[in-house]
Amino acid sequence: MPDQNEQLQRGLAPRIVVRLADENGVLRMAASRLLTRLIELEAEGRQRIDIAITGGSDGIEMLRLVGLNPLVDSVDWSRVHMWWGDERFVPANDPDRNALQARHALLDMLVAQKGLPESNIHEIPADPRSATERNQASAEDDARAVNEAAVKFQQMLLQELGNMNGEPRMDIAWWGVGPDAHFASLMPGLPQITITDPSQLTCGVTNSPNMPPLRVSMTVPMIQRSLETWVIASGEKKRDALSKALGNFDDPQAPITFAAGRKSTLWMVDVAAAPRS
Ligand SMILES: O=C1O[C@H](COP(=O)(O)O)[C@@H](O)[C@H](O)[C@H]1O
Repeated sequence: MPDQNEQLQRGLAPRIVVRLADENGVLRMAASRLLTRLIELEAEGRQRIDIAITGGSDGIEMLRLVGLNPLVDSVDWSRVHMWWGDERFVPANDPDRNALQARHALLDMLVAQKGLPESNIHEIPADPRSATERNQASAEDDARAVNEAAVKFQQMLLQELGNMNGEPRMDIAWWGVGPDAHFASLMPGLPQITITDPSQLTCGVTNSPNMPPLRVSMTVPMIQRSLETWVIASGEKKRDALSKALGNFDDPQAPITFAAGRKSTLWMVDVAAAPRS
C-alpha cells in the first residue's frame, strides 16, 4: 500500500489530522479558518484568491456557518474567486446542483450584501438539455454532454488562471468525503480517480453510484496543485470512510486519500467520524 512518502516526494504537504470533540465544531472550525486565511492572505497583499468549494451535507453546512461568522465582514470579498471542485451534472435550477445549494447557503448573501462580484463566481456548466432531450438520451449522448461540460470547465480554468505557468491552481480547496470515501466526484471503482495526466484538469463522470449519475469533477492532478487542501468530515455517517482513509494514501478504493495540498494538507474531523482506535 502506498505510504505518505510518495506524496511527500511529489512535493505534497504532510497530512495533519485534527480531531474535534463535537460535530458542529468541525464545520465551525473550518468556517472560521477559511475566513481567517482569507483575511491573512489579503493582509499579505493578495489581490486575487481562488478557492474551490465543495457540495454535500458538510460542505453546504460549512458555507452557511461562514455567513453567520462575524469575521465575514472583515474579508474583502471582491478579491475572492469561487470555484467548485465538482458538480452534479443536472439543469441549472435542479435542487441537487452544488452551485445552487451554495448560492442559497452563502453566495447570494455575499453578492447582495458583502461585495462579492457575480463575475467572481465560476460555476461548472449545468446540463443545458431539455427534460425531453435528457429522457431520450442514450448512454453515448449522456457521455458526450458531460464530457463537453468538463472541457468547458477546463477552458474556464485555463482562461482565468492559465497565466500560472500554464498550471492553474487553487489557493484553498476544501473537500467533503462521502460515506464510500469518494471526494469531489471521484468515485471508488470508477476510472477517473486514476487520471494522472497533468494537463487533464477536469473530467466527466457517468454511472456514478451516488446520485445523480452524471457529474463533472476536478482531477487529482488539478486537486493536488492546490496550495492549501482541507478535508472536512463530521458525524458517524463518515466513520466507514475515515476508517478506510486515515493512515492510507493514494488508494483508488478510498479516493479521499488523494486529497493533499502543496503547502498544507489539513483534515478536520470529529470523533464521531474518526474515533481513536
Ligand atoms: O455528491 C457529493 O458528495 C460529496 C460528499 O457529500 P456528503 O453529503 O456525503 O457530505 C461532496 O463532497 C461532493 O461535492 C458532492 O458532489
